[in-house]
Amino acid sequence: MLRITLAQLNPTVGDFAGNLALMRAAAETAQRDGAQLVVFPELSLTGYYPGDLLDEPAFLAASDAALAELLAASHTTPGLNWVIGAPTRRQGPGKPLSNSLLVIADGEVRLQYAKQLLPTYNIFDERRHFEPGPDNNRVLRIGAWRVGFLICEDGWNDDGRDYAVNPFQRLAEAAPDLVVSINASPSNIGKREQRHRLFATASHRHDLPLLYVNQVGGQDQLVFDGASFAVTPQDGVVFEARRFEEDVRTLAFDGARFVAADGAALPAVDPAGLPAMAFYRRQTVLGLRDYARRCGFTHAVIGCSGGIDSALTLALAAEALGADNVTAITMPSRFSSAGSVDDSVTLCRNLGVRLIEHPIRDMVDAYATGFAAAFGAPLAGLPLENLQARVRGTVLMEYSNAYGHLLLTTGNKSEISVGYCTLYGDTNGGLGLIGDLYKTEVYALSRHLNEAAGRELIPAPILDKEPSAELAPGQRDTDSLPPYPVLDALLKVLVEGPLLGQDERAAVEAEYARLTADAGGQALVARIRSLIARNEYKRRQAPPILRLRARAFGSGRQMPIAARHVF
Ligand SMILES: Nc1ncnc2c1ncn2[C@@H]1O[C@H](COP(=O)(O)OP(=O)(O)OC[C@H]2O[C@@H]([n+]3cccc(C(=O)O)c3)[C@H](O)[C@@H]2O)[C@@H](O)[C@H]1O
Ligand SMILES: Nc1ncnc2c1ncn2[C@@H]1O[C@H](COP(=O)(O)OP(=O)(O)OP(=O)(O)O)[C@@H](O)[C@H]1O
Ligand SMILES: NC(=O)CC[C@H](N)C(=O)O
Repeated sequence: MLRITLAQLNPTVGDFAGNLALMRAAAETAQRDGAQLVVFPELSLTGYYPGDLLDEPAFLAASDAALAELLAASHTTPGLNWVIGAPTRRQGPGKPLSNSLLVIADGEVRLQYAKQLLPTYNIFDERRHFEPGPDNNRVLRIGAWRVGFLICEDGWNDDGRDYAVNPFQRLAEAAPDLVVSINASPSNIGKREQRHRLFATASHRHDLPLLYVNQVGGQDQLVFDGASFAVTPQDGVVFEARRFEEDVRTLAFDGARFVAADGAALPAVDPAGLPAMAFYRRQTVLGLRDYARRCGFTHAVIGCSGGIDSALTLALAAEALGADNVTAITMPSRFSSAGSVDDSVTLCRNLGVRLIEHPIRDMVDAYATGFAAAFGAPLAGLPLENLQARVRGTVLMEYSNAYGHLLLTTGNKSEISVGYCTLYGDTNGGLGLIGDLYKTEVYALSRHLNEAAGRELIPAPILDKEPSAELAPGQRDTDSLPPYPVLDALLKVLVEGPLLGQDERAAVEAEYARLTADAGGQALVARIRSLIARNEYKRRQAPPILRLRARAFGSGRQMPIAARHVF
């Protein structure tokens, strides 16, 4: 039997001491469990992804020092092979670094392998820092077993199509007994199932069992879901580690089957995973928790309008940080409905969150008076509407400055797409929780939270009221935008296109075709396309949002601002 410990850890980028401590603790568990192998995620020493820190000499020196410390630490676990990920230096033309996998035991590097396929698309930019590795030997004998190694993207060219470089195929030709893949695979809706499909098929095609170890945790926009797994050629995915949590688990492999460390059969893996709304909730909660923890925040503040976006943001923040650590501020203006305060009171009572009232009417009036006095014209229309949003944004930032709370912005993907938000107003904030959820999904997730709680967290009047910015008398979102079910169906195709998830693609494309069948629909699409394009400048200045879907705004969609568009 080959005993292998999967160390699904949550490293922090650049925290070498912290990451080493996590790795040492997992290695001790491996040793206690009698494992010959402990497997850590890709770039586990540095955390994924260090970005341009990889260009900084001090960072690389610290990484080298951590690697030396790790080599020394491996003496404390005699006979244990540590499979780690780290940047390593290289000579010759091209980038000076490789994204490497090292197998370390008893103070020695037993194998060093450089990642061949460097993802440089969507949110990935590895070619910016690393040079692809050669197609070299990456099989190591461990006891009676020949183990072959891959690094994350290396496995993704084995989808049955022809590629110039297919490291999985090449590894299969070396006929190891087992493939071990180290990964930093960010999560989005459908990603876990995509990994399962890809690796179960490849395992079957090459008749090779495989162990896939992923990182877990939030890193800026990205959330890694863990969900490390084992696959066999006959049975597909036979084991899955915890999702959205660290998990250090030892499995035993007998050449064909995986069993638990104590020899017991492994529990069955649910192919369906989490329903969409449960997924969004888990991913967002982990993303905020880690973002806050890593940036040194314990508290968050949110402007509470009595609308659905701020309500959902508050509910998710209360879950992630604890209700006592979240403050809501209601800021009624001349145009606010009575419900905006009353519904906010009910919401915050349901959530156990503190609500503070800070009216803005006098401040808005003072600005309007100053404007008229200085510029000789009354402040009216859109500038007055935006002023209210900006006064609110300023009050929220004052509170954040004074009390050290992280300001969470509340924009959703529908309005961020078309620029239905005020720059330096409601776009203020450090992080957006729901910026990758369409408005229709904002409602669905809110209902899901109520159902999951078994009581009303988000009050029915907030779920039922018509969306309104309440910046002008009787204003409704539908004055400026098509109804959200229509807008969202169009946006899913226009923003996400080929990256739309397999599960929803057919339905969304059918709806898109129906909506654009006549001249009116085509004119609407042209208008929406133009709004998306023209509002790139707002998105470029907006706070980062947690990525939930395959194509999220941010580094996953890099568009020029000053461009002419051909539609
Ligand atoms: N290409 C470019 N590069 C850099 N800056 C550019 C720019 N084009 C315009 N700008 C600047 O942007 C300004 C216009 O942007 P901005 O000031 O935001 O204002 P604007 O986009 O004109 O108006 C905000 C819109 O969002 C709606 N809104 C506001 C607040 C909340 C909600 C809601 O329900 O969530 C909706 C509101 O009803 C209105 O339709 C221009 O005055 C100019 O300074
Ligand atoms: N009266 C208010 N008091 C406090 N904050 C407000 C108020 N009105 C707006 N905000 C803040 O500005 C954000 C944008 O709100 P707005 O009502 O304009 O549109 P929205 O996108 O429909 O959001 P929501 O569904 O939360 O109302 C809100 O989510 C909230 O954070
Ligand atoms: N770190 C990587 O190589 C990640 C790329 C890979 N296709 C994934 O998202 O899982």
